[in-house]
Amino acid sequence: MTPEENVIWKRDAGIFEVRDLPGKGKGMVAIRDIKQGELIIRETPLFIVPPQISVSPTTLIAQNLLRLTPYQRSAFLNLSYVNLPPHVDPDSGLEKDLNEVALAIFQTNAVSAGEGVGIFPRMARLNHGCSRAFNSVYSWREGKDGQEGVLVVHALKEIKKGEELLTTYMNTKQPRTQRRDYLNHQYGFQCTCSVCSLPDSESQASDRRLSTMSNLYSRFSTWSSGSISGVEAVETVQDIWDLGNEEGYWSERGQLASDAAYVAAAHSDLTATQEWARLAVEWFGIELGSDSEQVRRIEEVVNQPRSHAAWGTRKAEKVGVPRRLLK
Ligand SMILES: C[S@@+](CC[C@H](N)C(=O)[O-])C[C@H]1O[C@@H](n2cnc3c(N)ncnc32)[C@H](O)[C@@H]1O
Repeated sequence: MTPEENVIWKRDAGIFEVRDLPGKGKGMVAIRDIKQGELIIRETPLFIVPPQISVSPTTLIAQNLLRLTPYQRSAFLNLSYVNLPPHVDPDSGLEKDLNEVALAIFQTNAVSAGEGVGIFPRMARLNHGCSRAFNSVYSWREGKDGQEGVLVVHALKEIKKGEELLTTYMNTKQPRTQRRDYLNHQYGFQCTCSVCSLPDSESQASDRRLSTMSNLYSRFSTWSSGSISGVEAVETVQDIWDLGNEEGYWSERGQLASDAAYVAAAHSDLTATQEWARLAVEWFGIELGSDSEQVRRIEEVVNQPRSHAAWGTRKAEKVGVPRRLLK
């Protein structure tokens, strides 16, 4: 372990532990209460695979492994995998089989990192939860001035000591059967998270909320072509927000509030632009970190709403502030 890896390991060791969890392989468990918005992991990639590659995926992963230190290589090879082709024997010791195992590890654990997909062996121990069950969110920060990019994981919700840290592997605003099919096919497990385990009637109610949220997102997107007014667009955002409260689905709220601020700015509604931007600062801060680029940019809108790139690009309209301010 390098000195930097040692420092990181010690920091994590105060927040969570990687444990064997029944039916899930390993997973991450909080060893103290974690506050909403707290940074849980900050991790540079072992390697990133770009979107376009010129050799086979197996060769590319094998080449990347050769560049790692022995500690990093064993961190990679310790990760779990699913969907190994049936003709491959992981214990044969043959290079061709080991390369196939390495590819399966990559496919089971890689997450998006800018334009590519990368391997982050500490965050790779995060298991999946749907809708209200996931409490941790990862995001990629591009490196600046020649610095390497970094993946950060923040607590979306307060996490109590002893609770499992869960992220989400997919867009979970889909019905239970579709979520289960995808997770089974892609990640080889039957999801039994707290949402997937709901009794049928409650599960159906949750599915209805999630698909309504999805439909509302589609409706909101029609504002850009002028199909709905600014007021209707912002009301749609508010409806998504309220359904999210009912469902316990809090992810993507920074972007949602920032999109409402965009609509408000386009219609020259100063107060609404500022208030939606304030809400975006709050939720980008929770999900992506108060030191994120997204927070920095939307803070500028709070301070100078008229400087928004969309300012005044549509006919003036009072679109409405977040409903929480009206109570
Ligand atoms: C990125 S890894 C997560 C860490 C993994 N559990 C381990 O032992 O290293 C993804 C794999 O974890 C398992 N997994 C993730 N979420 C799960 C869940 N909610 N229930 C059961 N297994 C899960 C599946 O085998 C999946 O292919």
